[in-house]
Amino acid sequence: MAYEYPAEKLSVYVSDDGGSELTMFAFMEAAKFGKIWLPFCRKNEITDRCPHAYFNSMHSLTGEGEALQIKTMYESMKMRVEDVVERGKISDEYISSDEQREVFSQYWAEDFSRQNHPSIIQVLLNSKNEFDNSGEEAMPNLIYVSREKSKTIPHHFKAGALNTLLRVSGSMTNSPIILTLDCDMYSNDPSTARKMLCYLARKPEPDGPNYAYVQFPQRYHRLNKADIYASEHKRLYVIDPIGLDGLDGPYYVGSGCFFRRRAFFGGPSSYIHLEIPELSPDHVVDKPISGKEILGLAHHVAKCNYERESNWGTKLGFRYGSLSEDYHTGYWLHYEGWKAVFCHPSRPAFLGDVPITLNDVLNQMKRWSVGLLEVGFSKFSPLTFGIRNLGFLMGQGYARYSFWPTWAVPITIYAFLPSLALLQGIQIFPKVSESLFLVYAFLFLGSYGQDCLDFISAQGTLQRWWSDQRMWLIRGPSSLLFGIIEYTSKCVGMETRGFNVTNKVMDEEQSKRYDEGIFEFGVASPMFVPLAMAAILNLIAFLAGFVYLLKGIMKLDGFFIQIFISGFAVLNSLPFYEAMFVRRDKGRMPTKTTITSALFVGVLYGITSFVLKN
Ligand SMILES: O=c1ccn([C@@H]2O[C@H](COP(=O)(O)OP(=O)(O)O[C@H]3O[C@H](CO)[C@@H](O)[C@H](O)[C@H]3O)[C@@H](O)[C@H]2O)c(=O)[nH]1
Ligand SMILES: [Mn+2]
Repeated sequence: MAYEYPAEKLSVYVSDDGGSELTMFAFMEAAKFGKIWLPFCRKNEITDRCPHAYFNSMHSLTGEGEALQIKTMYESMKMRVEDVVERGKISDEYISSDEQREVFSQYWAEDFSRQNHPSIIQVLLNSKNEFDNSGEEAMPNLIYVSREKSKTIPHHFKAGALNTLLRVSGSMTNSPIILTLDCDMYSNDPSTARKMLCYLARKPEPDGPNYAYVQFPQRYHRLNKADIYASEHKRLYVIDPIGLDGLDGPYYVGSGCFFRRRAFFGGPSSYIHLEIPELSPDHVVDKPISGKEILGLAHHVAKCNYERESNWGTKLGFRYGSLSEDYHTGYWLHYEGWKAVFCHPSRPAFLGDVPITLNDVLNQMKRWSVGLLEVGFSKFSPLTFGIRNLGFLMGQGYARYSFWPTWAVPITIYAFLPSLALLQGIQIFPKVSESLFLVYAFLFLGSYGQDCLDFISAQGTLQRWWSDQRMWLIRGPSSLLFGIIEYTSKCVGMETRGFNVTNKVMDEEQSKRYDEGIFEFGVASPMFVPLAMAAILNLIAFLAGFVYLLKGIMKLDGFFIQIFISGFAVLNSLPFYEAMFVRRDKGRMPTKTTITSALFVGVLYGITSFVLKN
């Protein structure tokens, strides 16, 4: 809302798939506070326009008196919202008018549930008749939307929510440019909208490129120093998009992306006509947004059976069929002939939160894996259909990610096979004295060297690079492997969980440990088992290898690579040993998981011995 942009041309739509009156209450409060905050930002040319960020940073508050006064208002608003959330209901004292009371009782009736409720569309600020406290500038439109839900009709998770927003915003304001922003991100630079216009305001072909979207990288605040879970995703969000920018443009990564509305309705030269002409991208809305007619249409298009037997999700809007709806949608837009562009200003345009426990991180990555495989193994696989239609390089660019989960196979093999063989005294790699050894050494040093160089030259630190390569190894036998399993069970018709929303609740103790750079296990996640197994097995193999060498049972010449791999695994598993054997805090590895893993290692060893003997 606080963008440096004509306010009467801005409309903010909040999509609440949780359908919570607490969320609506919070936005009502935000709307009130906005009337004070927006003119304050404008007058003082503030760049940190997220009040939370502004008041938390060390700014010497400009215009002291006023800033302090606003800070107090902000704090009291925050307190009201937190209090309401804590109690789980809006107490009477916080309701400021009968009108407000009516809104709540109108929508949240007795039989209201998250999975089953009518659509809610509430104009919280109307640009036409609401001004900020200075009385000079209009406020942007602020509209709360919670689409209709029914237990029997599939809602397509985030993609479904976005398509509802596309239609609702289309029927109410229909602006030609749309920003999608996740609920865990905020705008960090008021000039972003104008930067984006440098691209989207250009004339389309033949005068300029047909840009469907401008993608800003996802960047995060509050990462710990070493970024232990490699949540920065430097390769995905920064390094690769720069490369793709030299071709047809970056992937869409779900948040911080400005779209041309027109791009959701067919390719640049193949416009798809809509069932309701009012929704078409060139329609100009000239009726009041709080009027019966407009609201009626908005409610109509937010219905859960509205999309039945329509092109929504296949040819129109955000695409269904993949849990990575972002990647999937970008892929289709590129296929239709649209281009995209990457914009990476040094001041982050948006900042987001990262998951702070290993389980959350691995679950998020597992969902991505399932989503990517859904595209990779579809009829429209980037490897075949993609390369044919997008060209060799763009097709490869997309294939690289859709098949990314298959890294699970080599990584898992490397996690177990060399150490199991070592324990059995079986040599599986060339000797150091053989010339083939040089190939192995070259490949290892070469790929690790290049990876490190890429990372550092994208303003990374050595410490974060180490975390990044460690997470790459950790993901293999956990997220990616479980992702493959979940995808396979989905293919054979087994029920899966769908879009498991990333945890947004911050536990104080967990936050503290995260800030100190300590891994958070805590829960008995099945994904920890293969990881703990690999950690235990490699430690045993590494120690056994040394003993064998000292006793002369083995020669270093033949077993160097295997001992090296075990040692490398041990080095990468240090946080696991600590969590299993040393730590006593709540974030340690649950004893149950440690014991299970140790037992499995025993079984694995037993099986290999048995197979080899026979
Ligand atoms: O049924 C749903 C599920 C999710 N969301 C929204 O989707 C967004 C992303 O969800 P989150 O749980 O934060 O997922 P992340 O794993 O953090 O999201 C990453 O991965 C997603 C694809 O899996 C992308 O869409 C996101 O932009 C990207 O940040 C949030 O704003 C949610 O409110 C819905 O509206 N409805
Ligand atoms: Mn998120």
